[in-house]
Amino acid sequence: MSGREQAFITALRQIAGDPAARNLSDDAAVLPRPSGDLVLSHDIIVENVHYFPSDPPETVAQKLVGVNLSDLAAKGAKPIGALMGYSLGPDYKWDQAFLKGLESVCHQYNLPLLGGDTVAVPRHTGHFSAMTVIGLAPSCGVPDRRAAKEGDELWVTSPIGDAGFGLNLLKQKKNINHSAQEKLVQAYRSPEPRLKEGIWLAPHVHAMADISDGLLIDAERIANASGLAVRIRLDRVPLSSEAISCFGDTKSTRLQAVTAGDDYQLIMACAANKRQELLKLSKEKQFDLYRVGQLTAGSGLSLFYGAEPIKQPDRLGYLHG
Ligand SMILES: Nc1ncnc2c1ncn2[C@@H]1O[C@H](COP(=O)(O)OP(=O)(O)OP(=O)(O)O)[C@@H](O)[C@H]1O
Ligand SMILES: Cc1ncc(C[n+]2csc(CCOP(=O)(O)O)c2C)c(N)n1
Ligand SMILES: [Mg+2]
Repeated sequence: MSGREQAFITALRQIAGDPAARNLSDDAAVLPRPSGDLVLSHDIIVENVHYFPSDPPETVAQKLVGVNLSDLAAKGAKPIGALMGYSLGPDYKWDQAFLKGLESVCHQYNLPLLGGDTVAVPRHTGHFSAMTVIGLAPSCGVPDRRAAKEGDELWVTSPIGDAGFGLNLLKQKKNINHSAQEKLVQAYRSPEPRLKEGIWLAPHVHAMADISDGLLIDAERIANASGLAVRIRLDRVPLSSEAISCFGDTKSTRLQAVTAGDDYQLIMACAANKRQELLKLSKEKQFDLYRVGQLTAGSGLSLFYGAEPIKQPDRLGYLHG
């Protein structure tokens, strides 16, 4: 988050005083209801900020739904509906292809589209779309980013960095002609929210979030929100075989992977005595879970490669503005 974005959200906190807003410090709001709490989140995506005008419109729809559902995944919530905001551009065909992608992704996640709003924008305004998603809270309670405890271990779902590497390939305007490159570009264009994993993990975690801006920055946010420090082991971060085959496994590729963002993996803080339980869960449910760090007393982030301390990168993640 840039200084300006940070200052704006700090100012919003004066307005968003309802406890359901969780002090605007979590991925989503949690609205208590007698029939079961609701989890609500909203994300906007903008051309040239979140995707390229040259990205297939079907994948822009997948990204819109994917990034929004990812916030529900991070709260262990089950999606029950969505509202969409849409900017109608000059290109009718683009809008038709977007709709095709939207229909397919809503079907994939069994997500009812309940309404929204459409505006025609002037020709040179960039395309954007927005979504509000509504989910049913897990019965164990909704994990909060502010609830990590001293001594907790930090875990992530896998892989980390693929989308950032895919973005790099597209920025370099390389021909994407290799299946490993295609997989990285696909991770960038069509993030897959970790909904099932979020539901399985919610009862076992103290705190959970999704990784949208970058592993380091999102880990630091959990630590800050919980009044703790965080230590991260760069060598333990899970890179995909495709990322390694395209970019190699060096400290510098690992630093890129943990600062690029767009991962939409889950990051969680869990009691150290839950380690075996988590490993058993990931084995039973067949998903990958990696222990990448620890929360300790104090504040701030420290980075290690094995036992060797690593200098913090200038940028811990993606910043707007
Ligand atoms: N315009 C806004 N009005 C009200 N609340 C906002 C606004 N922008 C951000 N927030 C709130 O501020 C907090 C931080 O926003 P941010 O966009 O960083 O959310 P996030 O879910 O952590 O990240 P991401 O958008 O990458 O999923 C969230 O609680 C969000 O709901
Ligand atoms: C064309 C292009 N350039 C850069 C990026 C990288 N990027 C943009 S926003 C963001 C964080 C999540 O967004 P938010 O914080 O708004 O939820 C990241 C990692 C991209 N995806 N596309
Ligand atoms: Mg989020």
